[in-house]
Amino acid sequence: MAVAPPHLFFPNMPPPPTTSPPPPPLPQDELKRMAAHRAVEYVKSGMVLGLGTGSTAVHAIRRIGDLLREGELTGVVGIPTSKMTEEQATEAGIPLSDLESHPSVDLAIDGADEVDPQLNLVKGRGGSLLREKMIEGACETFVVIVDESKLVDHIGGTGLALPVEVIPFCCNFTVERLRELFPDSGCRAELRRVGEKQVPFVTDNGNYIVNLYFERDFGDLNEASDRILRIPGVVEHGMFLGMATTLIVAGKLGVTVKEKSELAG
Ligand SMILES: O=C[C@H](O)[C@H](O)[C@H](O)COP(=O)(O)O
Repeated sequence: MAVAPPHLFFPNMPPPPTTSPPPPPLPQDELKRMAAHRAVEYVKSGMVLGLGTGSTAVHAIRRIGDLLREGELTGVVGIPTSKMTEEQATEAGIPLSDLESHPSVDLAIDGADEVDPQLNLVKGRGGSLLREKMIEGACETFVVIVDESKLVDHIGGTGLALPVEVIPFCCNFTVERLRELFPDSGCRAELRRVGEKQVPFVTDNGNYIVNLYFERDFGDLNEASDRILRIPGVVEHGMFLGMATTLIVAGKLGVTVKEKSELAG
């Protein structure tokens, strides 16, 4: 698994010291909570917020709920990126809306499955990529929160799934078309199945997910994106290219913030 050490992501960060004993590792969920709480510092009263999906984003939702209850935040409206997030945000007491009532979103906070050094992302291993991309594509500031296990030197670098949402109609035909797209990258395409009966996973939008696995780097990300999206039957894919404005990483050395504006070139 090609996980990039944090000091390669953040050139000003010194490499971990070699002489002192390493601190005991924090549980992964605690790292997720730390990143999420740091992100909530970006939230101001009156904002329209994109609320992300997953085990990291839920910490931000709970924190926003706590601040609303304590009166530290007021007038915030949340736009959930999945049905699960809608339930969690309702439970946290966050007033909800949608993109039709609030077409411009001030700030979105969400987790990711992979983050490369240019802040390109893979998302959607939980199946929520389409609503996430719609809402996070409409926001001014998109803060991505991860523990350091999500850092990769190139997209696809974990060897885990790049999810693609497809319509159910003749989905095996679409799976084949996707598999044939990347003949030089050792691409495997599989319809995501769940449960004992191994039925297709159904997204909040009534679609299916095809997981793409790559043995080798598939090259230019924008070109790969265009090729995937040109297949009829594909709705959207889980590469979020150039969308993140801020990355917050929690790891053994603490919480680090990287802004898109700091990227070279
Ligand atoms: O569909 C799921 C979303 O894209 C999640 O944001 C992503 O999978 C990261 O989830 P987690 O924070 O649970 O690792």
